[in-house]
Amino acid sequence: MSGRLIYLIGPSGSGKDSLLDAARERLAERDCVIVRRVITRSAEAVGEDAIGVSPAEFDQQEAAGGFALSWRANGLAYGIPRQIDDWLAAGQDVLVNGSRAYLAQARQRYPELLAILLQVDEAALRQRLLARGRESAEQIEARLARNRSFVVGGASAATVAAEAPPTPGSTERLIVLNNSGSLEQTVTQMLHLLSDNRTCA
Ligand SMILES: Nc1ncnc2c1ncn2[C@@H]1O[C@H](COP(=O)(O)OP(=O)(O)OP(=O)(O)O)[C@@H](O)[C@H]1O
Ligand SMILES: O=P(O)(O)OC[C@H]1O[C@H](OP(=O)(O)O)[C@H](O)[C@@H]1O
Repeated sequence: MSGRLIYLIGPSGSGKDSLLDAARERLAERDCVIVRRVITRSAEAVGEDAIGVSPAEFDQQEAAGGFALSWRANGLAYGIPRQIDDWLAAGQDVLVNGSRAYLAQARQRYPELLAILLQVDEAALRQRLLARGRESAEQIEARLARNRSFVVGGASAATVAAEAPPTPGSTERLIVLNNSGSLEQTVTQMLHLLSDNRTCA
């Protein structure tokens, strides 16, 4: 039996990395793998435990078929190693920190993927990005502008959030998870919704 891909998306600063970090051990207990991304971000940059590569190295790995999924955003390139296909084939569920802009392509390759949209209002996003201190003020404004103009499935992210059923276990194609409260609350909600969708259960 093959595993399922869980594709976590949301605006920059919504807390995707924090959520994955906080849930890491509990997900491992459920035999759910969190993917380490390949990113053209310097290794010293604050943030997730990614594999930092130069743009040339990234292009080389991409051309050699090293990535199951890859995309460009925020002036960076992101790759999900091809190895996830082995894990999925072995029946393991796999969780990736994805891109909203790349959702349709990801679905083409993994039609059964479970998409989770992490949602936080703009004021909180700005405050969290500033507090994180990884990007300059200008880069932060660019990320907020990207979020404002964002479209998921023909509607703005905010519209999708309003329309999608708030309850865990939704059969909608995009499940919205709010991270305006404490991180621990969000971890608990995510674990419930994964169980309800019979993934990482
Ligand atoms: N529930 C929360 N309450 C308060 N602060 C939070 C919460 N979740 C995350 N944060 C903080 O918000 C900041 C942004 O979180 P994080 O880096 O995880 O976001 P992200 O979605 O992974 O962003 P990016 O896509 O840019 O990598 C971090 O400094 C983190 O500590
Ligand atoms: O805006 P969208 O397309 O959803 O996402 C673009 C990319 O930006 C963020 O990465 P980071 O902030 O550089 O870690 C996301 O994780 C994603 O990979």
